[in-house]
Amino acid sequence: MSILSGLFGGKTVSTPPTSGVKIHPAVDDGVPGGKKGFSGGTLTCKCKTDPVKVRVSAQTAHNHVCGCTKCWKPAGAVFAQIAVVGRDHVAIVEHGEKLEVVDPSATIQRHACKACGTHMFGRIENEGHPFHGLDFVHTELSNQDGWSPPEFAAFVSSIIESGTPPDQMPAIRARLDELGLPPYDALSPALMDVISTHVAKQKGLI
Ligand SMILES: N[C@@H](CCC(=O)N[C@@H](CS)C(=O)NCC(=O)O)C(=O)O
Ligand SMILES: [Zn+2]
Ligand SMILES: [Zn+2]
Repeated sequence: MSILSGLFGGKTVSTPPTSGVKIHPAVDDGVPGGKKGFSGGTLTCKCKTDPVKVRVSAQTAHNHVCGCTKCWKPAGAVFAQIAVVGRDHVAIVEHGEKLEVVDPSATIQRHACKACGTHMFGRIENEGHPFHGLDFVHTELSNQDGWSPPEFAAFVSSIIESGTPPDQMPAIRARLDELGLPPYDALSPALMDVISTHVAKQKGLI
């Protein structure tokens, strides 16, 4: 085990080795930079024939990796990669008939291809939700480079719910830190503050 930090209170603080720790193919070789002036692209599902295509006509924001069990992950990935974009900038352009909502009772209505299972976009229909108006998209489904890069890791502890052994968590969190994706067990503090501010305003407290 590599010891990267010093001694605190008589205890050795060590960082577990991160080599070989996989997060998601889009970040495993380093987090790519976004492109200034990038204005969107087309998401394509994994079907070999008649794929669903969704046009995203704007740059995304708040891109992150998510460890929750509900977000779609490419085969073998431990985390999903997911960003938001205004819903007016998301349009189904081909084979919308193949889409269905995965869990109609969920806050985020994830529209997935019935044939290959890929989630093409997630939409919040509840007008009172703090993120209403934003759609959730997996930008790796496009061939274009330049999307806003992931900035943090959300719902990290939730990967255990998909079967990651708990003893791997220190190495996974260390790898996320190394990649510049600070690990959180909910959303990032900035986004949690947005949610709580919305709730406090709805209550008339601020
Ligand atoms: N521990 C739960 C967390 C699920 C969760 O709260 N996911 C977040 C991040 S995507 C969320 O906002 N979910 C709303 C939804 O799925 O509709 C799991 O892994 O299933
Ligand atoms: Zn498909
Ligand atoms: Zn999620």
